[in-house]
Amino acid sequence: MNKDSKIYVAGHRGLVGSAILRKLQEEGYTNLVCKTSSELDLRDPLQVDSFFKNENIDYVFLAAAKVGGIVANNEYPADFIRDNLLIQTNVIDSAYRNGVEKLMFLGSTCIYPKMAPQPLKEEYLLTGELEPTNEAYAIAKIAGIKMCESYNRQYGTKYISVMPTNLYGVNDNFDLETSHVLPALLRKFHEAKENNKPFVEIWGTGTPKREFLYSDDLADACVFLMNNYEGNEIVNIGVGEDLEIKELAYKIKDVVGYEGELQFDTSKPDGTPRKLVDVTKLHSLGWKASTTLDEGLQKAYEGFLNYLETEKATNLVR
Ligand SMILES: NC(=O)C1=CN([C@@H]2O[C@H](COP(=O)(O)OP(=O)(O)OC[C@H]3O[C@@H](n4cnc5c(N)ncnc54)[C@H](OP(=O)(O)O)[C@@H]3O)[C@@H](O)[C@H]2O)C=CC1
Ligand SMILES: C[C@H]1O[C@H](OP(=O)(O)OP(=O)(O)OC[C@H]2O[C@@H](n3cnc4c(=O)[nH]c(N)nc43)[C@H](O)[C@@H]2O)[C@@H](O)[C@@H](O)C1=O
Repeated sequence: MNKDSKIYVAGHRGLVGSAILRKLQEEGYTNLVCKTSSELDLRDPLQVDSFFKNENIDYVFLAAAKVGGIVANNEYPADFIRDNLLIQTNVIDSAYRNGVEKLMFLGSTCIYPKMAPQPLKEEYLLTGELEPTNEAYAIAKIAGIKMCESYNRQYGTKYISVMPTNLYGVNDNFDLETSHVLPALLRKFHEAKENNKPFVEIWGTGTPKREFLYSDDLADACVFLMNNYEGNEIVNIGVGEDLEIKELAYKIKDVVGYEGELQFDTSKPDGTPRKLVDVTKLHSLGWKASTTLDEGLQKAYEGFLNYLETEKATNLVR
């Protein structure tokens, strides 16, 4: 990318898109295009096509998607498969038909089989059955990967697909019904402390293992790969270390300064037992994460406190 290339960050108000936007601005990219979902509904092919026709975009970071935690995915599979297939199909196809030079598709590690060997190597894609709680979302993501690969083969495009591990950071979704575990626990422990609640409810058994990458590190990796990677194969983005949900909960309890107990609600799903990514390929391309989980948790908690202030000031609920 040149500093004046026209770059469209799809999903720029979300966790990932906002981090990519900050990174691009920090690095001096000046020609950035952003649209909210109410200005441009990416599920609508006509709106998407006229946007690409009018804008002459050079590069696309496709970070707009229907995203949610384990329970939201499990309860609304139709919304997850429909919205994601529509958004990515419209954007990828319009990008091709309107001469976009390069596009990055954001997938997720839920594309790997539930019981795949650990750590998850890129080559494990399509080698076994998916985790049922997010199968619909994962199938849409796999379709996105295959669409990029197919356009590259047939039309000679340069579309790359990256598979981030579980993410967290500023601008996360803190809605307890739809969020991922880390922002949910920041909110639950904070509210329990404020209200002197004797315990905090943790979904599932607490034994599944997850890996967490700070969103600014992810954005740094995305900009790096956009500039330095051209292969047709997917690339994992992660830190290469994981921990049990129970251990994560104790860390967050400490960060927040909550003194009560943990209670496990085993009526809620555990999901995949483990999702540790193999980052050998990413490291060999020359990129490594730099924020430790302890540092990231402090920053994410500050981000949550700022979010609460904004929520209070504007009465805005994400
Ligand atoms: N969060 C995570 O842990 C992980 C995320 N990812 C991937 O990263 C990408 C971004 O996720 P994340 O930032 O967490 O998600 P968020 O929910 O934080 O943000 C999603 C963004 O997508 C936009 N969007 C949703 N629907 C539409 C639509 N119909 N038209 C236009 N824009 C739309 C929203 O725009 P607006 O705000 O304007 O409504 C929003 O800003 C996704 O592809 C996700 O699969 C991958 C691995 C883990
Ligand atoms: C990124 C990834 O995110 C999703 O997969 P997931 O990793 O299973 O998502 P999660 O963050 O919601 O949960 C992780 C673990 O944590 C436990 N857990 C405890 N207490 C809370 C809690 O309060 N909220 C949530 N959400 N989970 C909790 C929860 O029971 C589970 O064992 C995919 O659907 C898909 O979207 C995807 O790609």
